[in-house]
Amino acid sequence: MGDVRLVANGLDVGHGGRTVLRQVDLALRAGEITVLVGPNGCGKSTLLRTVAGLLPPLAGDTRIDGEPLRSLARRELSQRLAFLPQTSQAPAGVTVRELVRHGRYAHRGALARHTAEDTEAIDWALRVTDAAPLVDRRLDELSGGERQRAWLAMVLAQRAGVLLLDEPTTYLDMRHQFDVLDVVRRLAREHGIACGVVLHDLTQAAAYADEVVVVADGGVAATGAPESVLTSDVIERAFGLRVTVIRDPSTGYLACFPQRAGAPAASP
Ligand SMILES: Nc1ncnc2c1ncn2[C@@H]1O[C@H](COP(=O)(O)OP(=O)(O)OP(=O)(O)O)[C@@H](O)[C@H]1O
Repeated sequence: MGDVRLVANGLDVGHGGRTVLRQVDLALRAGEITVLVGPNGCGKSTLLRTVAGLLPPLAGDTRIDGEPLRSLARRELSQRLAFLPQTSQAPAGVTVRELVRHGRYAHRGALARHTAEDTEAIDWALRVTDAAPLVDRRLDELSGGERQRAWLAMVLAQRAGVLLLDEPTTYLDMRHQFDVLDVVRRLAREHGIACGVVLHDLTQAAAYADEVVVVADGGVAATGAPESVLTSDVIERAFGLRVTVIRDPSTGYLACFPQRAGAPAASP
């Protein structure tokens, strides 16, 4: 197991005093991918935004590399933690190059001259996200999937040790969904980044997660390796849907199929 980079203890999260999740414990480790799953509206984004320092916790605390999140200035936090929200807004007319350069502001400030290190980080982020051909395009004239890759390149250019991604596969076609998840896996395995990712697809969660956190009913319903957490009982309790979980014989990964009239039967 990698070193714990981000840890949350006894965290209560919510909005305007309304508690959404209680007593959440979460640990993101260097070199590992933690996938958060759970039904719509259960609080996954609220939790991610809280551990990213964008929402104040209602109770409990989060530490990054042992330091309380609340003690870190915004710029210091950005050097350690990069967060890609579910939806992001950029100023009208901004190009992909300008957007990705923005990821370096955490290190240099908006007015400082770019260094060779900045250029290297930007080129790398564009390359791994397959966004290099888009650099001169305006963000507002890209397809949803192209735009998503540009945003991902921006947060990667931050070169932070903790990466939080809220549904990064939204808008992407199947190939680009897996490309993004492969990038996340490489970031974890080759660069030691601690990744926390919200996904809706349980089969993708099973394939990419070192640890799965099931969020449901106002708290964490289960945490652990995909095989121990993604069981039909846990999934039925969390999502209210009976599924058959099988192991794909060709890949060895778990796959979930709904048991519902009209749903195709899972072949063992
Ligand atoms: N800005 C906000 N102000 C008040 N309540 C909010 C706000 N954002 C979310 N909520 C509420 O908090 C709860 C959790 O929402 P959240 O977006 O964290 O869920 P989620 O698990 O990420 O959902 P989804 O899978 O649909 O994206 C919901 O009841 C939602 O209506």
